[in-house]
Amino acid sequence: MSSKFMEILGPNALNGGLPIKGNGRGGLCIRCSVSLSTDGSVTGVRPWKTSDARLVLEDGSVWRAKSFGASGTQVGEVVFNTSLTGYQEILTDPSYAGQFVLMTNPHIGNTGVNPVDEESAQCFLAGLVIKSLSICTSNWQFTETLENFLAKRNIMGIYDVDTRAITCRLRQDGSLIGVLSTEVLKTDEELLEMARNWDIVGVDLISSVSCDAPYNWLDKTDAAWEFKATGGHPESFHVVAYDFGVKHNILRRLASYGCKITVVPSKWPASETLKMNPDGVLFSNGPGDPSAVPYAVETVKEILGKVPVFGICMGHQLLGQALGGKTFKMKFGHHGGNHPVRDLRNGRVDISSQNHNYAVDPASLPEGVEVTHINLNDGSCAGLAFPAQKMMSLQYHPEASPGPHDSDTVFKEFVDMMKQNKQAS
Ligand SMILES: NC(=O)CC[C@H](N)C(=O)O
Repeated sequence: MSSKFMEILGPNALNGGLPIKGNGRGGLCIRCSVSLSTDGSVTGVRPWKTSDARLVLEDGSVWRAKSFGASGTQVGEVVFNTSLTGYQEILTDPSYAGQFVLMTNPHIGNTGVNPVDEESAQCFLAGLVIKSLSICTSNWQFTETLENFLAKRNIMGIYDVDTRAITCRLRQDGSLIGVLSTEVLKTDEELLEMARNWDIVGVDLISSVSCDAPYNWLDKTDAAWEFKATGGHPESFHVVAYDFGVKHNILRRLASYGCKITVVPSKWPASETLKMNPDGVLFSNGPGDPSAVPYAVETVKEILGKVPVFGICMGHQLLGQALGGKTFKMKFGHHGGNHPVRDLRNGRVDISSQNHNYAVDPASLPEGVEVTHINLNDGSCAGLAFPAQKMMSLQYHPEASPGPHDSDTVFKEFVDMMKQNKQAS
């Protein structure tokens, strides 16, 4: 970006003519490393980047792109996410372990990253695939550019690739394994072989994203962001939360609804959980194939029926299996912040946040288990209840982050279930 250009368009040219807002740090043109001080002066320039990365899919297609973040070679399953916002929450959602997330929204990076939108302390995904990496980062709470964030966390990203064409292919053929590489010495054939020799099915991914030891979770949703009066909580319920890759906002929402939470690792014995005498148990979201973690299904089986339980996403799938049902891999899954689901008990439709590739087959479930929610895009099972076993579960993300808050009331349903159970015992 020449200073002449800056003169013609003025100091805010890189920000679409808008003032560069916020924290007095000025702005950053992350693609060409032009940085703007608060008075708009240019402090550094480098040439526009040319393609230096390849994404090779298992179907043999090769997609040339420009890299950002980390460099190297990485294999993973490519999934597309239709959320318009919330890329930082998506990048830090442990359920994306082993996957490349392709954002269908073409413009990513404009708000940078900040310390408060993290859904976990690490990034576990294989990489990020986007169309356009925002030229400017400008947000009132940003502390870092997306590019620096990914580089520091050793996560590869690519931009200037035809994300629409890749999405069409995934919709047609289903999720595909891909290899992303910036290494020029690796041939397309080598990368293709790598993609074809790798699989995500049958792999236990939850044990590598879970915590190592139990801990207490105290944080509630920050008052400035509390969108729902969760009511006073004269009573407080103790919830043991199994961390299969838990998103922090699940824990924040439970804390906001007055729960005291003990987070435990994925392999924490059911007997130890029951010794804690909890009012309820949460089985969290988590990455990968629910059929690859029989030990977790056993844990769920041992707890089911003894205390009220709530499963979210992976937790829902494990409950489905613990009840004797089957899970299956969907063609390309659901990933986005705009999926309509219907609560079959009252007809209410919520717009929901979703991230899953597997689903429970309702036909495989025993009598007494009620399908409470369906995904209106494809009719798949989106929620279950089995009152006799004090169980409820959702295939999607009521905690949002990112996504709509429509389904937040289910946290209250869980609290009410714990309350009723306590009163009855
Ligand atoms: N968000 C999640 O818990 C994902 C569940 C599961 N790993 C799937 O892909 O279906």
